[in-house]
Amino acid sequence: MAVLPLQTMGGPAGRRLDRLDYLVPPGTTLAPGDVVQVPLGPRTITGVVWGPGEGDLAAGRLKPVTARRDCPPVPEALRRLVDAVAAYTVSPPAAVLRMVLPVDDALDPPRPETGLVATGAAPAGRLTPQRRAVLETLEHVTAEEGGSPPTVAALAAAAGVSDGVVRGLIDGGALVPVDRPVPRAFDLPDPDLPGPAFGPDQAAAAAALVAAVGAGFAVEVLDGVTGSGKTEVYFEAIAAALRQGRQALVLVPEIALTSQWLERFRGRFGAPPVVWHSNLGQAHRRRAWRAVAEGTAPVVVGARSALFLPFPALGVIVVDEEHDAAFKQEDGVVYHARDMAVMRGALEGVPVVLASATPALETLANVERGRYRRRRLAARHGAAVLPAVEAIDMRAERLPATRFVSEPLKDAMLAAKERGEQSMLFINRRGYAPLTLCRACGHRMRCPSCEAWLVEHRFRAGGPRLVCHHCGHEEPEPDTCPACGAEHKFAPCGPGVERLAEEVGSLMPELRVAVMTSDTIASPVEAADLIARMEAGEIDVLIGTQMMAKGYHFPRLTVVGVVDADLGLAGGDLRAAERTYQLLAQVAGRAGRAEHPGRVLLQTYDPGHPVIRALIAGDRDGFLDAEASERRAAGAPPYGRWAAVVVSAPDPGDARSTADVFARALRRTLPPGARLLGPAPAPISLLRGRHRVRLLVMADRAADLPAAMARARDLVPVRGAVRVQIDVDPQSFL
Ligand SMILES: Nc1ncnc2c1ncn2[C@@H]1O[C@H](COP(=O)(O)OP(=O)(O)OP(=O)(O)O)[C@@H](O)[C@H]1O
Ligand SMILES: [Zn+2]
Repeated sequence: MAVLPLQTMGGPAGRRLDRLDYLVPPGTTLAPGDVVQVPLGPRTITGVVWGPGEGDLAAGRLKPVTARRDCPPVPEALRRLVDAVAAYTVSPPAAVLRMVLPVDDALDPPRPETGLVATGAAPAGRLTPQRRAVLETLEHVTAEEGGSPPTVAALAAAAGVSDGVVRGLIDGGALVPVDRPVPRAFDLPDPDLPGPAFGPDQAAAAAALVAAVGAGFAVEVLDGVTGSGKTEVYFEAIAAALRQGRQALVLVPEIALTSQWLERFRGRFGAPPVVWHSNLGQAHRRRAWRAVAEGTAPVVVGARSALFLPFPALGVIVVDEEHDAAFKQEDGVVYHARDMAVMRGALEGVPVVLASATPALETLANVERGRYRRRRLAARHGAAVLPAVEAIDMRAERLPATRFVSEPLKDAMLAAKERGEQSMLFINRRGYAPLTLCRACGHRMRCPSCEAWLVEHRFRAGGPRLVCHHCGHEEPEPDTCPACGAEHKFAPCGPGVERLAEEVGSLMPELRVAVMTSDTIASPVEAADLIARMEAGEIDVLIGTQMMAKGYHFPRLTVVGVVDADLGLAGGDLRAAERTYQLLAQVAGRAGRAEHPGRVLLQTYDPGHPVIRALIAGDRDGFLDAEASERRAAGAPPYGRWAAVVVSAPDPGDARSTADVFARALRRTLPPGARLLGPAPAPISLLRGRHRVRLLVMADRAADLPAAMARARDLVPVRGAVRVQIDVDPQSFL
């Protein structure tokens, strides 16, 4: 039998061996999809039976499979997806298979676990703050687990300490392990609970989606304005799948932030879905993976990695906010979860629903080509109307360089407060200021391992820090300039969320402010807490980055201020205009979603820009038509096909020379008519201590770029610390 192991092997002449042949031990039967342990060199590793032997090795030299793991087989459609994704992204199939089998523990049946209870005795040794935190958390965690004593790992995670601290308390006699019942099954969502009463558009779209479930592969684009009730509509497709005894998968861009979504799901189906993303505890992931494989997890909502879960009976895939760039995985296997979801839908023979108020140009081009069907929701649900969008011409506002909120925006926020309503200020910049400059000599603080400036974060617990937004490097802010020695001369330039919060606090002290960014929200629990305070009206102004832009529904939020509407438009990125339009339309879409009408104020220095004009006129389709014809004329995606190569190495010369060799190889393998740009230093030419060189291939839409890339890669020896990353359909050009 041929087995695809989780690790790739170097074969003869530097060739990569993906699958290896093994003997089936006598008395055993193995079928494709079975998860097995196989010997590989001195080790035993996990793999999946892929099919009949391929005859790479003489029969006499074959080794037998060591063991079969006791878990459901990887379904055929998913095995084909592994091969298809590997081919499309030019990645080793083993790397894709690792995303299918990410939790080794889940490949064996659950073992009875031990949980911890308190003995009541004081621990031997000192009661450190960490130990005290564990003991104080125990009762709470036990209650959260339905009275079941928590495991070491769960308790340690909840108390924010290492497992060792908990073990120390066991050794010290304060905690004692007891048997814990095998985790119970996930609750079953009930499709037959009453759904909401639909208006005519919603009803028509829901009927179309319901009809599609069970009728084979199709892509349904659910294109509805913000607040039109797309979620409720695709819930009906999920209900249809459940009624057919099938599973449903919902992919969302930012899983940590879906407390409202989960509530609505529970409201519709009476039970929560199974949540899947990479930051969940190991115990949850093990249980969830196994339940999906055994078919006892009917609905999964997850981040892009959920796409590779082993559903045996998938009925529908939904990609919510399908335009979102977060669906693109940029390292390891570089793939776009929306596109690969469509691939999986085709292989499974099930419909894929792509939902968005601002669908990607790629998606709309597929609608135009007749490959995807579109269902439109033109109006907001119920009596709600779309907000009025206005520009504030910042050239006329003449604000001092240290102020960022204009008078009209301030007045609108105060008026909202008067009416008992809320506002939101959006700026897509974390930290205090994007730039910190020495006023004596102009020196800027840069990251030691990236080609990037450091960003001041002023309100950190331990005092102000300078942070690199690329690699996470942090250092305290110096008192003296390292270049000229001047003391206390560093000055912030421009606004970040923290600085805005400070300004709002001093301009409008009567407003209660909260900040929502990835720095202030460390966990889903904190996000849910902030959302709950917003819903309860305990916050007047929510200030944040794109993290707060999508999906939220706050009935009392009526004013949205975009502090710097021009921010995303600079730079020549292929999608700069499209992205900015999408982001600002999503932010704007948070205003006036219930009975009170909303107002959106865009602060801009370029009110005539097509993106700003389209937002004001609410003319999405006009904007997209213009954008599409530009792209068509330039042969750019979605009308052409692009692929990028990033070569990186600690030594700039190594990166450059491998990139040169790769470019020569590509000239041999690319289809006629394809253009090759580069090698050239990447815009971020140094990242995490690695020098980066880029190549970009531009070809016809029909060109098979993955195949050309794969052939080129096979021609290029990659030595030492050099890394070559191939990116088909690149989203990022940095
Ligand atoms: N038919 C309905 N009856 C009652 N409430 C509804 C109905 N449809 C939608 N809603 C409610 O209207 C609000 C907006 O719906 P929803 O969030 O699904 O819109 P959306 O189209 O996903 O918006 P966005 O793109 O901005 O996220 C939600 O609170 C939802 O529960
Ligand atoms: Zn850095």
